[in-house]
Parts: sequence; C-alpha cells; structure tokens
Amino acid sequence: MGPVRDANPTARILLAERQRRDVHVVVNAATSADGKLSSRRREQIAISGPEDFDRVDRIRADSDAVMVGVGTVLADDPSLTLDDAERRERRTENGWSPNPARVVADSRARTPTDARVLDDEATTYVLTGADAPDERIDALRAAGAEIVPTSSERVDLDAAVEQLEAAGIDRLMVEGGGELIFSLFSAGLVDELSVFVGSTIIGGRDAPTLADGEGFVEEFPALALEDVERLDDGVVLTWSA
Ligand SMILES: NC(=O)C1=CN([C@@H]2O[C@H](COP(=O)(O)OP(=O)(O)OC[C@H]3O[C@@H](n4cnc5c(N)ncnc54)[C@H](O)[C@@H]3O)[C@@H](O)[C@H]2O)C=CC1
Ligand SMILES: Nc1nc(O)c(N)c(N[C@@H]2O[C@H](COP(=O)(O)O)[C@@H](O)[C@H]2O)n1
Repeated sequence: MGPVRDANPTARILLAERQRRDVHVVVNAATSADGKLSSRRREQIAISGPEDFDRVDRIRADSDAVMVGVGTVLADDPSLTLDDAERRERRTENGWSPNPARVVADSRARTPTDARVLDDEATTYVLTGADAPDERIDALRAAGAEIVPTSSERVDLDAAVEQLEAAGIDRLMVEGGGELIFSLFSAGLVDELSVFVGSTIIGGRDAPTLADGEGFVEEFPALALEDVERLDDGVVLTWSA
C-alpha cells in the first residue's frame, strides 16, 4: 500500500488523516451494475446471492464490530450478526464474543427500541450527535444500547472511532448505507473497500448509491485496486484506500 499512496498526493493527505487512528475500517456493500444500494423506495433488494452473503459473514466474523447508519436500520432492520454457527463458535474459542459488536451512527437517536440491532445477540453502540433528545437516549439505554455521545450535529465520526477504539474495537466493518460511507471517506477513515457488483440495473436518481452525501468536488479519495473475484452472478472488487 505504501508505494501506491506515496505516488499520489491526495492519498498522502488522506493517509496523514488516517494515521491518527489505529482502527482498521473495512467498508463492504453490494451494488447493482449501475451503482445503486437499493431502490428509490429504499427497500432492501437481493443484489447478491448465497456466495456473497457467506463472504459478508466471513468479514463480519473477522471484525470486532459491524457498523451501519440509522438510515439502514430504519430501511432494512438488519441483525448484523453471524449466520454461520461454526464461525460464532470459533470466535468463542478464541475468547471473543460470539458475534461482533454492532454500531449505529444515529445523530438524533432515532433507532427504534425494537430494532433487531438492539436484541441480546451482541453489544450495540449507538453513536449520537449533540441534538439527540434526552428521552430518546434514555429509551435506547433502557433497551440495552451503549450510547457513545459526540458533540457535533451529525455524529463526529473521528471522535466516535476514537471512543470505539478505547472500547477495544480495532477492526471495524461498515455495511452502509451511502450517507455513512461518504462521510467515512470524507473523514479519511476508510482503509479498505469491497463492493459486490451485481448483474441488475436498479436506476433512479433518488436511489441510494455507494457514496451519497454532498459528494467530493475538488480532491477525490484515491483507491488502489487490490483484487477482482467472480462470485454468484457478479464480481467483488476490493480496493485499499
Ligand atoms: N446493498 C447494500 O450493501 C446495502 C444497502 N443499504 C441501503 O442503503 C439505504 C440506506 O442508506 P442511507 O439512506 O444513505 O442511510 P445510512 O445508513 O447511510 O444512514 C444515514 C444516517 O446516518 C446518520 N448519521 C449520523 N452521523 C452521520 C454522519 N457523520 N454521516 C452520515 N450519516 C450520519 C444520519 O441520521 C443519516 O441520515 C437503504 O435503502 C438500505 O437498504 C444499506 C446497507 C448495505
Ligand atoms: N452484501 C449484501 N448483498 C445484498 O444483496 C444486500 N441486499 C445487502 N444488503 C445489506 O445486508 C445487510 C443485511 O443484514 P442482516 O443479514 O440482516 O444482518 C443489511 O444492512 C442490508 O442493507 N448486502
């Protein structure tokens, strides 16, 4: 990775940002052939297949925590736990929790108290912003969430990652959605990006894409292509950042 970054001044700036943290951040997502994460109705779509879901499960198993934005919780209600019982067992044998912890970036503490990420299967950290209502924070705490407060309107991802690191999270997998992924690139926090690109077109200017947010206009994060793999009816592309 070193020589690739050194050859690129933009990457050098991002590297300087990233060196402040030791947490390794791996972003993983599935997109349609036209780069969409889901339809404009924000309904979860089966973009990939069983081989890719197994690959996702493997990355989860190797992670200390799996993170999503609250938009994904509200749209998909994911569990973010491991499907494969043997992987859970192996983690336990290694002295880890059976499932990785879960992390939700949720500025205003909108995560529903009956969301699957708040079940008893794993520790769940909810990262909040300065404007999160106290009663919502109390409700999430009562539902079992560990609140990680930050002091900006949207979650200050740099500060939040620092707090997660202090809680023992060294390897953080991020599963989306597009708003959160853009912000992580913007903060220079991404180390690795894996995208399953499927063989379907979703279309729609309002459908979420891999990196939404405001978009970059001057400096664009540079990636180095590390691997290309055929899987299911698509391809997995892996870059280092
Ligand atoms: N195909 C795939 O691999 C995946 C698809 N998705 C899809 O993505 C869509 C959800 O994506 P989005 O709407 O983009 O929501 P998101 O999951 O990126 O969450 C965005 C929300 O997170 C909160 N947030 C707090 N701090 C933030 C920060 N610093 N930066 C950005 N957001 C911050 C805000 O409330 C913001 O509205 C759903 O349709 C879901 O189905 C989600 C995950 C994976
Ligand atoms: N890798 C992948 N392939 C697809 O085809 C998808 N639709 C998604 N979506 C995301 O996967 C997460 C599901 O989590 P659980 O299995 O419920 O734990 C969720 O975040 C979806 O948005 N991913």
